[in-house]
Amino acid sequence: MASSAPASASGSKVDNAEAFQGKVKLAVCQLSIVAEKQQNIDHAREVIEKAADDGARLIVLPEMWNCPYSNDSFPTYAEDIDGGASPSTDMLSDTARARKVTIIGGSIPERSGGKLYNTCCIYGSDGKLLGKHRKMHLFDIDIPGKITFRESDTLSPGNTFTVVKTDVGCIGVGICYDIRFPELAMLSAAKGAQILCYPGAFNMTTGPLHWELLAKARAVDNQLFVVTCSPARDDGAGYIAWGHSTVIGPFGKVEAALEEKEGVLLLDIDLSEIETRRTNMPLEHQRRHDVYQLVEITDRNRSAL
Ligand SMILES: NC(=O)CCC(=O)C(=O)O
Repeated sequence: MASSAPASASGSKVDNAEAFQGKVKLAVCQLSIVAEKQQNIDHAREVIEKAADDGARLIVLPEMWNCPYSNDSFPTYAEDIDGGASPSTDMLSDTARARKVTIIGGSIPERSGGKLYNTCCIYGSDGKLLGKHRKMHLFDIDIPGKITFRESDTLSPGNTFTVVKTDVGCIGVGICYDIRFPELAMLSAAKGAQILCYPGAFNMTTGPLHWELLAKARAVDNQLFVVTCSPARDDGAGYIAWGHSTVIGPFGKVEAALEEKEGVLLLDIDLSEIETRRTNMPLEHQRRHDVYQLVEITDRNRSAL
């Protein structure tokens, strides 16, 4: 954040003047993950197809859905998405096109330019890649006796915001630990996001206290929908995910939530509620831009810092 450069969030706003405003049937897929990659891909395809058959138009997958969540796995399961060597994202694209659904493709380990990223691909209902979010804030924590994890041992961070216009609304993406940083959510909202999707895999220490709290906070701060999507819990895994995939509305209401087991949340969300809440409580117009500002640092304004 800096206060001297212009507020470039609005400068790079997604043109969402005609963004979809009605009801969207959403499927949040809390998948069980196994060690066999192809089995994860086949299973995800089946779950997506079933959700589409049940009427879902927007389908969300969890963080690292093609591999166990571990620094040992990331390099071996990584795929070259841009290089066209990615069976996991090929499946997402093919299924999005075949079933005419928008897919927020959770995340997989991505190999690119000699580095690894934790990457979410977003596919439109024609199967085209609409955007790619590389986790911006890596999960490096040390809570002695509870949990220590350092994603930065294997992964590199992304540096760009991801807000894409789809035929079911304007969608911003963050991955798991990204949800702890309100700046990402606020800048995504400023760019026009109506739904913030966070594929994530919180743990058994922070999950019970923070997972729903953070999702509610990002929703209420920004008066939009927040979707979190976790892998199902596997008590035998090296890293035990909290589960509890959740959808929060723009007034902080829990629209739907799972517990720890595999399952799919299938629900309608009404994007017109965003406008209602923002009219009732016009936070955006009440911000004190004369006293503070939130600024995206880009190659263009970096030199002004
Ligand atoms: N995969 C992650 O980023 C985990 C984040 C997490 O558990 C947290 O507490 O934050």
